[in-house]
Amino acid sequence: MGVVKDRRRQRPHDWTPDQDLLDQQLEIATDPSRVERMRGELEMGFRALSDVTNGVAVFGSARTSEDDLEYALGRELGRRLGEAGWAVVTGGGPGTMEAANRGAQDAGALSVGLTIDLPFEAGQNDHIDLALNFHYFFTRKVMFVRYSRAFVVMPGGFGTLDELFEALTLIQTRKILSFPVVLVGHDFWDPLVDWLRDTLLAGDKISLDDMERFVVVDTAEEAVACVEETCGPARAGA
Ligand SMILES: C/C(=C\CNc1ncnc2c1ncn2[C@@H]1O[C@H](COP(=O)(O)O)[C@@H](O)[C@H]1O)CO
Repeated sequence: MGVVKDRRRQRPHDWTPDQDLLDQQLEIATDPSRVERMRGELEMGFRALSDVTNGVAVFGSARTSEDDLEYALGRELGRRLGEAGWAVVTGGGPGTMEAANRGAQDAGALSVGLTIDLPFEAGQNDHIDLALNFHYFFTRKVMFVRYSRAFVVMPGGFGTLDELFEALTLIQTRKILSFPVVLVGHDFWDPLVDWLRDTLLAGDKISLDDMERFVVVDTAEEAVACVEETCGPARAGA
């Protein structure tokens, strides 16, 4: 049976290249070239980041404005991590990512941004020393986990929650070990923690151990202390 390939009729006005990959109705002949692209991104990331041995990833909202208290906290966090010898790794975008990168540069520490191609103009922030751009979210996620020794998670939306729950799943399934996940901001995170306990734990969807796979703090100082409690002090040579 033939497959309809008339893309003029099948592509909606907001079509994106990745839509083809997910749409089984469309031809799959271009998939091998995608594999090459995926491989290329992984190789590029492994090469460029191989000497980042003491990264800490900071996640948080792309929408935080510069005059927000959360921006100041993100910047302080980046600075304190940098002063303690950690390289700061973010998604390289605006908001809390920018704040953390900026704080790292304030401290003279290595500031890494793993940016992502998006269907709309998102913008790399101006406070990055080492910038890598990815087409695929999943190749970029490999880099966050491979080249960070801890995740510090500030308030955010879907993107931030995705990054948080990916880490928790990898820890739960023992794909990664001894990996601190620090949530910053009781006001923001406590309702989620309550839901995890009252709904997921109570409904036997997670175990009590899973509730101990993250900690919640309020300050940048506490966040750095939590990272170092598990990881020890940063190794030299960020
Ligand atoms: C939405 C806007 C810009 C998007 N630009 C991004 N650049 C880089 N990384 C991003 C971007 N958006 C999301 N991310 C990743 O997800 C997290 C933030 O997502 P959230 O939904 O805002 O919580 C962040 O940690 C990034 O890794 C302009 O407003």
